[in-house]
Order: sequence, then C-alpha cells, then structure tokens
Amino acid sequence: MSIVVKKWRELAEVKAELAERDWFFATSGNLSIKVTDEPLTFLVTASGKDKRKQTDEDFLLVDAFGKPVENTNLKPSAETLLHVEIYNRTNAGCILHVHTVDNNIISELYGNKGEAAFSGQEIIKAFGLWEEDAMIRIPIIPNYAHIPTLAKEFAKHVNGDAGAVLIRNHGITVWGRDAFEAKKFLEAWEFLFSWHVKWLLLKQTAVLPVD
Ligand SMILES: CSCCC(=O)C(=O)COP(=O)(O)O
Ligand SMILES: [Zn+2]
Repeated sequence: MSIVVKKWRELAEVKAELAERDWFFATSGNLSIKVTDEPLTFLVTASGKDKRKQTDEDFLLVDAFGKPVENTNLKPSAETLLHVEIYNRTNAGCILHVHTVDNNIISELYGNKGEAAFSGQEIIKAFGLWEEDAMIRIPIIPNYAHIPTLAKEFAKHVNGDAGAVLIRNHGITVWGRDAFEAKKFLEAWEFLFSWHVKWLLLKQTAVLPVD
C-alpha cells in the first residue's frame, strides 16, 4: 500500500469518527494529515464538501504552500494556509478543525481576554498534565475573513508539535504528532468547552451541587 493511500485511510477514519460526533455542521470543518516531510506534502479536505460524506474526492494532496501537487478540479480547504503554517513550523502529523456550538460560545465568552483557561478536570490528563492543580489555556484570535491575515495571527500561537487555537465565533484548530493525538486533544478540548458551558448555565439557574 502506498504512503498516500495509507494516510488517506487514516484521515478518512478520523473524519468518519468526527462525523459520527456530528461536528461537521453545514460543510464546516477541515482536516489534514502529513504524507511526506521532504518535500512537505499533506492530504487536506477538499473545500466546500459535506465532510460527513465519504467519497473518493474527500482529500487532495498539496505542497508546502498548500497548492495541489497533481492536476485536479478539487480545491483545497479555504483554510489550508493555517495547516501550512503548522506543518512548516512544527513536527505535527495531523490537524483537525471543527465548528461546534460549544467552541463558538467559549470563544465569544473569553474572546476579549484572548484566551480561555480550564482547571480541576480529570480530562486535562489527556494533554499529559498530571498535577492536581494543572491548568490548560487556549488562545483565542479574531476571525479575520482575509485568510492570509488570519494565518499570520494564527501562526503566532503555533509553537509546538501539538497545540490548539480558538478562532472567535468560528471554531477550533487542533494539531498533534499524529491522528490519534490530534483527535484525543480535540475531544478533550470539546469536553472542557461543553462542561464549562453547561456549568455556567446551571450556575445561572441556581441548580448547584448540594455540599
Ligand atoms: C460553512 S463553513 C465556512 C468555511 C469554514 O470555516 C470551514 O471550516 C470549511 O471550509 P472548507 O473550505 O475547508 O470547506
Ligand atoms: Zn472553519
């Protein structure tokens, strides 16, 4: 099996799992997986598709500039430049971007602060943080419509082989060394967002734990 086919299948599997979670509303979301290092090539989702569907045209191979490597009618994701920034700056192997109601609410709640912080949750161990008082932070950037501007702002927060950025009222982009890690981190972030949103609602309605 060629490396492209192997990586295609790996990315298709993650895509199917995120679809199962219903994280691809209205054609939103994009995913990629690194195929080769030198030269850099990666498979990225084709733009504008319903990512819940599985087809032979789900992904295309692009280069270090996000340009298709082969002749194709498919367009790479409109947000490919963000993936380019990550692959060119780190050893990430997979990138996942989803729009969820919870990640949009958190990005709006804490957007003016420029970050959201979470602690006191067992799931933080998914990020490799095992201390009892561990805190995890996620940067929040404005949702610039001009993608090169968005990519430039985004790149300021790309400083490790694994990481995540919230784009305000848009979605989350998570990356990891491989597909397993990227998915684990994405699920952990979405757990934290969902818990936090529900907790704030419960607090407001005074349905609090009795201790
Ligand atoms: C309807 S979602 C708007 C575009 C977007 O934010 C997204 O994630 C999907 O764009 P793509 O070009 O990757 O399909
Ligand atoms: Zn998006």
